[in-house]
Amino acid sequence: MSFAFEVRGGRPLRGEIVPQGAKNEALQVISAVLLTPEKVTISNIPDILDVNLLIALLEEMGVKTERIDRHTCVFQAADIDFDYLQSDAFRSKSGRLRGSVMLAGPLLGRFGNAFIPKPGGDKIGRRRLDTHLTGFEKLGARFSYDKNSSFFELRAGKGLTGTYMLLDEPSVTGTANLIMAAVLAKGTTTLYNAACEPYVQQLCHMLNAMGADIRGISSNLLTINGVRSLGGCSHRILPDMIEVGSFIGLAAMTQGEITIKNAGISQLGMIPDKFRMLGIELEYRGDDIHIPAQPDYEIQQFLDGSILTISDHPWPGLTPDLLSIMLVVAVQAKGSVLIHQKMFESRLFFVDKLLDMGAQIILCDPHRAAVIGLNRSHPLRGITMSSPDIRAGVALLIAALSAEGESLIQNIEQIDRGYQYIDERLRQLGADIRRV
Ligand SMILES: CC(=O)N[C@H]1[C@@H](OP(=O)(O)OP(=O)(O)OC[C@H]2O[C@@H](n3ccc(=O)[nH]c3=O)[C@H](O)[C@@H]2O)O[C@H](CO)[C@@H](O)[C@@H]1O
Ligand SMILES: C=C(OP(=O)(O)O)C(=O)O
Repeated sequence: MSFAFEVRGGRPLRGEIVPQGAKNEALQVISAVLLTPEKVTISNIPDILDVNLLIALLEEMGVKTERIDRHTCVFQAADIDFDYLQSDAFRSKSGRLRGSVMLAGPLLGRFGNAFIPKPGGDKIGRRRLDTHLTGFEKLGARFSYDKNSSFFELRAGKGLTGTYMLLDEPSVTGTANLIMAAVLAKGTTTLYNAACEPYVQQLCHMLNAMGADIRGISSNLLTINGVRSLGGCSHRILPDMIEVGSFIGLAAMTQGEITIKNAGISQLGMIPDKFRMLGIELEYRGDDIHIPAQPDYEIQQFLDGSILTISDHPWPGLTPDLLSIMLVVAVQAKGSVLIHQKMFESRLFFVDKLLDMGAQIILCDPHRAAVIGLNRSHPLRGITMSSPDIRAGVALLIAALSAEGESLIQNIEQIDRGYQYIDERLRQLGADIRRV
């Protein structure tokens, strides 16, 4: 098992790269296989730690899986072992990823009973489950929490019944969980203030292909008419928009020239425009994005001449998962930008490492960092650092690849959670990176 990346930076990266299937969509649609005893085939599954852990959890709870190839799998959830769902093994494995929380909605919807151990995922601030649990309650479930085992148990009693729900926030995994619980409920569920990321849209399309009746897909008002049962289907996962954004940042920061193949441009929302506001040129070639070599790039200002702010917002706003990448790209730009991470409280602390590398950043508070671009006046210096979370990890990796000298990035399990064979793929672009 490897724990660190050794990187010698300063080489412009060049060539073509294909984004993996989307991690956050994979976690939703793979959980949804629990809704039917029939076979569900899912393709373009990313071969990453979080997704492989979720598949292992399903197998251990009794779901039959057949790998057709590295990225395609047939799932069949004919029988579920409910004893396993209360075991230490389930608790400890679930605790390694955030996505495991989405096993609850389909189990509750189909079997009337579910268990949620404290989920894992990035340690980037408080990550509450209120939207999930309050929503399940509104559908008629009761929950109890056992402090000793840290398990929530959910019971549907006489089954779930559709209702109107105004979610307290458009939680991505919360919306997915409630949709999966509601598709088999009696009557109609209306979800207002629902999340509508492409991940959620894809889940809804897959469920409709299985026989569900979900309307309003891609909006924040979903109407779900419950059906008696769902059948099998085939589903293909979209390209990972966070990988696409990461590769745009990688090209700009290393002054490279990269073509991102089959980027799924129509599903990227405002991501490309936000990179353009940082001064990065992007060319669309069919569904590919070409980032030409740029010796420098200049951050735009707002129309009134004031300093640009880039902040996150629920979809169709900018995803919070790309702010760390945008922050690192701004380090070598001409001009200044305020990065405002509204959703998470502890996601910007990694800027300390960028400061050690020679960046000019002021961390105003846990949510806001002002980046004063170096405009290539000097390169960053390679250092030893640890990856605090998945996106900060990749942001630091991009910084290291652009830096002068050698960097050691520790705790790369964080990066492996969400980026498939990243060292191998970066080497194909000319990077000097080794797992040690
Ligand atoms: C497995 C998975 O899919 N993970 C994604 C999912 O996590 P996850 O579904 O856990 O995130 P949520 O959408 O529930 O919310 C994330 C955080 O943002 C806060 N919040 C949310 C909505 C809002 O309008 N205002 C607000 O402040 C929440 O209180 C919470 O602290 O969505 C996040 C937000 O896009 C992404 O970063 C994660 O990559
Ligand atoms: C925060 C993320 O992941 P998770 O929700 O799985 O921790 C992410 O993908 O950026």
